[in-house]
Amino acid sequence: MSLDRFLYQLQLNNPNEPEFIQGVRVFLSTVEDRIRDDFRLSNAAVLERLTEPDRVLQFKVPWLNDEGRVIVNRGYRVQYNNALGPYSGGVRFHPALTLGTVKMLAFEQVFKNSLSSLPLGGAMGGANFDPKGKSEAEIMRFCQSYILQLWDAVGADIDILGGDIGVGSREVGYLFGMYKKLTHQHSGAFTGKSPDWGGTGLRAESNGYGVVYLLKSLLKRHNDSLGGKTIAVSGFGNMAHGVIKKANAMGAKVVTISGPDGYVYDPGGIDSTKLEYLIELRATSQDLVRPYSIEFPGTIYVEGKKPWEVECDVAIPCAIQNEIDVKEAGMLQANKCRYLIEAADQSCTEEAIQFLMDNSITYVPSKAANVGSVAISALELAQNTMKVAWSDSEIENRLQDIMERTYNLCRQFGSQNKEGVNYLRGANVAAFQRVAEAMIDQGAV
Ligand SMILES: NC(=O)c1ccc[n+]([C@@H]2O[C@H](COP(=O)([O-])OP(=O)(O)OC[C@H]3O[C@@H](n4cnc5c(N)ncnc54)[C@H](O)[C@@H]3O)[C@@H](O)[C@H]2O)c1
Repeated sequence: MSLDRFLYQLQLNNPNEPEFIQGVRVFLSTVEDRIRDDFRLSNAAVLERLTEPDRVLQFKVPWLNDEGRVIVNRGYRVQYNNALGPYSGGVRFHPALTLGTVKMLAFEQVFKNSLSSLPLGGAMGGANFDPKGKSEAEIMRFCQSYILQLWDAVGADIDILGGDIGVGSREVGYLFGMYKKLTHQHSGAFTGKSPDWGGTGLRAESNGYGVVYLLKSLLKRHNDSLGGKTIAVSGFGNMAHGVIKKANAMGAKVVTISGPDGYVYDPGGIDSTKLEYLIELRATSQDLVRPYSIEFPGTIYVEGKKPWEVECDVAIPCAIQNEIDVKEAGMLQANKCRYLIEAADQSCTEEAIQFLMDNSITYVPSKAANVGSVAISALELAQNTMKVAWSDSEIENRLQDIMERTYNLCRQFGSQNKEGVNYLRGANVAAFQRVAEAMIDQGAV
């Protein structure tokens, strides 16, 4: 069957899931030539099995608000593929979350985990719950209700849950607390925990560190470095925080952050004092970036826009899927951007990716850039199993090694003779091969 026909059929089988179809289409277009004439793959129906999750859980999440009213949200967990190891992936609380987005994120997670060379399968979960403006007690009751519906389907050897948008160490604590009460086990079923009871010292910012380490490896191959680079970042959450902190440490200057309300341009750069303020801003749970520009005179707040219209050498989207379309990719090009590293999953639309590649802007997909978050989760799990605690520097050294290895894999599989390196193709082919071989080895299951 041709790829177009396969995708047409996939769309019919999964109506109203455009993000999922987009993720599969981008992925398959880069591995198509590997698959086309491979009898082993077609005989084992690898493609058909890879585009159908192992299991989709959808459930109601009723919880009591502070006024005593019951509110009902919709929860999900998509256990996508466990050929390489137990399912593993984040939990997202966001009002616009749909099953199609969760499936896309779980599909991406399978290959991200594969690319890390670690023994982990892929999953993703979450709920259409909006943490914005909720009290501490409401957040706790919501987390407890979410895990009450899911606890018997997850576990350290089954499915490991971590953070994502709207889910940081506070939420992981509440989810884990109820899980522990129900199972009587203090096990590594969750990552992103507080370092005081099983988490790593680097906590959430390490995801962003991994992104910057990969950028460092990339620049080194271009005989370049982060020193003196101007970086545009979106979001102001955990991922953005880690990216800004590590980019600053390596001599770069980050000049933007953003939220759903707009973006802030800070020509002087977001230094360590301002970075501390970002933590305060997040703690307000208002999800607004504007107060930053009031706190720091000389910065500019631009309402309702994204930060891709400022001059920069590197763009690192750290917020949400599809935040860069072809028009915004064009603005980045006009503003001299040379590298785009996706920290948020599926940050770019298909057209934007093509535009970047056609215009010699080096594009690195989130699948590769985000391997750091997988690595940190795996290191946390290893610590929990071995009942040890590694120092921050030990963890960071391991993270650096993993990112360098990931970069080399993408380069190896993405090299195209005179045309340079296609990192999208490199990441997808390297990740696909490992998953496909494991699936064939394990038979028709
Ligand atoms: N935390 C992790 O473990 C992890 C791991 C891998 C990938 N990621 C990815 O990184 C990205 C950011 O995650 P995070 O952990 O920083 O989450 P977070 O909740 O800490 O921050 C999310 C950020 O996105 C912004 N945002 C949300 N909706 C938006 C919208 N509609 N428009 C503009 N901005 C919006 C918020 O303002 C916030 O700054 C996500 O795409 C996530 O999938 C996170």
